Amino acid sequence: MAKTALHDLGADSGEARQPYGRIKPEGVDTSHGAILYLEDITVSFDGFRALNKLSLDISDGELRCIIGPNGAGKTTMMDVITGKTRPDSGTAYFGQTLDLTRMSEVQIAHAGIGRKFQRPTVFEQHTVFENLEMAMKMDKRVRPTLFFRISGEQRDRIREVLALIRLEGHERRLAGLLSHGQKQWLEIGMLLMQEPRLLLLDEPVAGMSDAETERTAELLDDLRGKHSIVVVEHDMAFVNHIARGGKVTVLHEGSVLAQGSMREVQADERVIEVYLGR
Ligand SMILES: Nc1ncnc2c1ncn2[C@@H]1O[C@H](COP(=O)(O)OP(=O)(O)OP(=O)(O)O)[C@@H](O)[C@H]1O
Repeated sequence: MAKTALHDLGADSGEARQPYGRIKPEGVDTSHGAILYLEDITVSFDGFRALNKLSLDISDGELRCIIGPNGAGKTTMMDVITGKTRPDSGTAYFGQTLDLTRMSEVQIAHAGIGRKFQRPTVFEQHTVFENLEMAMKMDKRVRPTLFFRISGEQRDRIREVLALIRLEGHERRLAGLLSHGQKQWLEIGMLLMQEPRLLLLDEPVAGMSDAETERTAELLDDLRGKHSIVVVEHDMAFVNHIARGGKVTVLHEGSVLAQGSMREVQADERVIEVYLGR
């Protein structure tokens, strides 16, 4: 019986708890330091180049912010990484060996790339706990034959993720009754249940209150280094906060216009002209 009742959450399974963020090494070869390589990616829609020879790589464990004006190609880039859109030309690799342009969306998700869309898509008629449980059950790597041992681990993981996404104490609430920000966190939690190596977050703080935005920055800080994370966001204060001196990439007209620390890109004349100075 798939028993992960709420009261079990408080129970100590007695099993040795692994620290959150354990990396599953199998599958993705990051021996050269990068988890994602995009090279010369072009995507055209009716002759219009949404991506124009886009080249970008993300280091394993990096948190990279991607900014750029409307229509710069940010969503199209995410679509290429997740297999939703096939590029006309160019290469896209997950680690050294996994050619994303030859994999289906499902294969890419199973290989360890999780994407959160701008609008939360939680199961509103189910509780917070059930949402996390369902997300875990969709993880094909969990072997049902080891059920009882897995059950203890599952409880631990749900407990860890509930704490991470700031929803401890809300596990019995229907997801539909959560605030917009809480739904966003729950969706991030659902992705985390599958332990993705690379998390893609599309405008995670859009529509959030200031307090929720701040808590989302804290959440990303907690995830920093445990997953590679790509954040597409328009909220510059938020980007400035989470980039923390790390690399920010500015997209414009389908390619990289500038890349560097937030301070560097904000001082870049081309960036000021096309975007920040508007
Ligand atoms: N399916 C499509 N058919 C035609 N044009 C498209 C399609 N998808 C995107 N485009 C165009 O490609 C360009 C890049 O769009 P994209 O959504 O990737 O930009 P974006 O940087 O994510 O913008 P925003 O910040 O507004 O979300 C835009 O001009 C858009 O109109």
